[in-house]
Amino acid sequence: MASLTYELTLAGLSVGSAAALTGVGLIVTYRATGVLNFAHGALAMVCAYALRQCVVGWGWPLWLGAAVTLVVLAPGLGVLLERCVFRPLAVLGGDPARTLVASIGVFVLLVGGAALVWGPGARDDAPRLVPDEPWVQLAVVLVLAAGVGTVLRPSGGRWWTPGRGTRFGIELRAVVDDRQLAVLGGIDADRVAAAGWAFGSFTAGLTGVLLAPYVRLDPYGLPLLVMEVVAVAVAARMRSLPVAVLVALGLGVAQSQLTRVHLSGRAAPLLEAAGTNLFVVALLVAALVLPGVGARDTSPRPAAGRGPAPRGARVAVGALFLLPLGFTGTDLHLAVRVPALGVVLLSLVVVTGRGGQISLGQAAYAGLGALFTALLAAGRFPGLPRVPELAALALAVLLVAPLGLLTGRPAIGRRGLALALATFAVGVGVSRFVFDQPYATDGLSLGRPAGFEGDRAYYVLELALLAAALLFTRALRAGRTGRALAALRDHEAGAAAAGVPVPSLKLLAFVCGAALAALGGGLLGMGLRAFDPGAYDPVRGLLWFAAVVVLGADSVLGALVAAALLVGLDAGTRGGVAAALVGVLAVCVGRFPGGPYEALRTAAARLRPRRAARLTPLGARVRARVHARVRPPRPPTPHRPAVAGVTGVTEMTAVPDAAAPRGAGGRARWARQRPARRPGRAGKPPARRGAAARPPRPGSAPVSGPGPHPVLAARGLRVRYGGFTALDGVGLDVAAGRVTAVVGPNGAGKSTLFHCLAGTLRPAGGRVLFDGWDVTRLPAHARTRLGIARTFQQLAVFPTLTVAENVRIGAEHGRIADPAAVERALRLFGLDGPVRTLPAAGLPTGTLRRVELARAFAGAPRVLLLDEPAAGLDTAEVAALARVLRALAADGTALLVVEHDLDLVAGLADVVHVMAAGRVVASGPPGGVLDAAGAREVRP
Ligand SMILES: Nc1ncnc2c1ncn2[C@@H]1O[C@H](COP(=O)(O)OP(=O)(O)OP(=O)(O)O)[C@@H](O)[C@H]1O
Repeated sequence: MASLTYELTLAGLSVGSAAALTGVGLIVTYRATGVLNFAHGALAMVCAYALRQCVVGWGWPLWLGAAVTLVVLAPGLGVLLERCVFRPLAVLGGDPARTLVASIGVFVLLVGGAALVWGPGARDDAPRLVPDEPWVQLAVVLVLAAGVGTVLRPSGGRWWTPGRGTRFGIELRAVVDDRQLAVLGGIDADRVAAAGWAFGSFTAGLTGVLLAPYVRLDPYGLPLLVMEVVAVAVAARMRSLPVAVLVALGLGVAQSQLTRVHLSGRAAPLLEAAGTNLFVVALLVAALVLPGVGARDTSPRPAAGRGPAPRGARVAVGALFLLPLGFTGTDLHLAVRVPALGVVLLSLVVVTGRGGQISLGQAAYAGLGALFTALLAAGRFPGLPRVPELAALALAVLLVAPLGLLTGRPAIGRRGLALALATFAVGVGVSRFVFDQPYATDGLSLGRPAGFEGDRAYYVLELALLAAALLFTRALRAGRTGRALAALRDHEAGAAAAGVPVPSLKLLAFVCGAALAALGGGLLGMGLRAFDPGAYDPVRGLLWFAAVVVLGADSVLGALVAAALLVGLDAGTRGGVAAALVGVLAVCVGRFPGGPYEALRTAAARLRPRRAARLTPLGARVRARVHARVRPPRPPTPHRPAVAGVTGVTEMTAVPDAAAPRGAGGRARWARQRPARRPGRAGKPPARRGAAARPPRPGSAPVSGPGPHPVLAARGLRVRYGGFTALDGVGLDVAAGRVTAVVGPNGAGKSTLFHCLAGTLRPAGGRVLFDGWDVTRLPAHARTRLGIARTFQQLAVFPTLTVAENVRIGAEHGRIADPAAVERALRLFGLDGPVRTLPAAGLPTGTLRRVELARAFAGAPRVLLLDEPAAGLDTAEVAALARVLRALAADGTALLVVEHDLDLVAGLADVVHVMAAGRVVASGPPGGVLDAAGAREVRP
């Protein structure tokens, strides 16, 4: 027994060492470049194949093959990736979403390339580099971790003794924190990043050549095996090398020891599977339970195509899908996979393209759809009788849809890298604990529905279901829900501020995505007439995600083309071509973020002026006449009555609208009204579709006192960031019909206070009261629906939506859902000209500030919170802004303005609060307070 324990411990240390190496490599790359390298496992696989090729294929001595693989190839691949893929992205600003897609692209490219070069089959003759005992591997891991830890440490002693650290460690920290600033400071950021990539790749290569002899070497299995141990790096918070090494060794030994545990009872197979897949259990815990990694990912959304595809393309794709009806034999048999895969990829269009949520686990839902269909049709689904195939498919879709919460729930609190990891973990978990287990899939067969057994009939059925899926996707992309999803994708915080219920919308996207994936998976299974677990493994999930993103994540047509490409290329060429092609496109995706149609459109737009320049003078005159006939110039816009809710026009100031074409009536009128004060509006808030009539927290007591109480109030707010107190008992009132301003030097706590009031930050102490009701725990979107609207210091508009759609989102989700509010808001802010139909992307800052204000105004807020509204505006725009804000206040809206422009504050505010070091140090009318506090001191 003792000897068995010893043997198992040694085996566990071997596995743990390889896992520790992976952890060290992932952490080093992450710390050097800010990228969680999804391609780490694929690099390991390529190096393992390369060593085998040198030694087994070409007969080189082992030492020479190892030297070439580990000293030349592995670091060389790292440097190549840095130079060709990740450096251009870093120079463009290092958008985490693009970087993530690129690293998945590299994974897919290497996997496809390896399948192409060495064939998809598994090899069991990988050369053994070190003896079976784990001591050499362990020593290598410990020496590497210690060496790297010393080099990477930004300070040689404790963190508070700067200057004693290695120069490289300090440079590394600087590059990761802010690449551009580091470059300005004289640091060679490219060299630092290249060194990080070279070392990360070296560890990947070492992991691959050490692991390959113990597992089957194949292009799909080995990369996945390596990526399963990413939990080690996540548990170490992508920082601590000792923690990563200890966790890896501990898991390795525990997993090894658990192989001899045999249980009995119904849950025994699952528990035994968990014991032998401890790294996957750790991955699930690390990705779903521990706080998410990748805090720098602020706006991580995959690239989305904009606008519909050209009509010709739609017709061509329609014809492409009808073409197989004329096929026969194996061609038709192969073609039945295309519509099924098309439905699966449509699920990614819903989740990723429209909802902006990264989902690497769609293969799991597709597989569950196929598995449940098979179990139901075979009468093996627990508690349910046998049902016919078509009913089984429908039932499977209904059963899998709620399982979308497996990834939807984590998506509520996670974004970017953390969400990618969570969805990847779910995909791996379902694959390992369900698809790969005999208890779920043993002896399972899957037939086609009665009447659709033949390939042609089945293809027709698939086309009908694909059409239904297209209609469903279209319904989700249109109307109120479609706009809300687009807003969520474009700017999550902005969507919440506009009142969009972000958490439930995310759940909806994942549930609908799971249902569609299950439908497609079930169809795939019926098409193959079998449940094939390999058809739904997590590598497919990565491939499908990359394919949809590169062909325009929000493009239905892109998804259909991707399905045809993936099936067609794999059938017509050597295995791996489709993956390699998708990989190449994915690593380039950062260069054309809007998708292929956007790239084509941009190219066409570039060509257009040249064609115009070639017109003869006569041609130009003819064209001008035709244009004049088709589109006569609009007469100057007459003076319009005041907007409803803002009365008494007394002033009209025209500010040129930078986005509107000259002479086309596109002159902004956003500051023309100076309405008279409307009395008697400071009472109860009008109910928002019955919601506001209900207090947010029925149990909380209203704060009431003598005299008119403020609409919004802060009471003793306290916020701490770690050991630093950002707010220390701050209290203030925001009253109806008044402009309340908060000023103070940088770091005074103004933004923190603003976030507490808006609901994007929960204070550690104190309360936020709305109309006397405690709303401290209410999320941002719920506050907006009560009537607390906000704008952002950094613009938060939805770039893929038009100006009018941006404003409509505010009207649809605000305090009062009033369709007429859109036109009112557009008119008030001078956006009712041609600019209303333009996408917000690319409009000037001044126009976008108006869009944001109009969106907030369209929801009929009772309180408007404005975070540095004058930032980026010119003098005329600031003056116009001041007039509009005064008009809104005069109409009874309570305004809180956090602003650095003291001239604006002096001319606008009724009450000014001066903050310093997390406290309100002075309050009163602007003149007195600003003079007393010293305008120079509060000016940044
Ligand atoms: N997420 C955070 N983690 C740690 N410290 C933070 C965080 N956010 C803000 N701080 C710190 O809290 C303090 C108050 O920050 P805040 O942004 O509220 O100040 P501010 O008055 O709005 O400054 P500015 O005018 O520059 O925006 C600052 O010292 C800032 O460095």
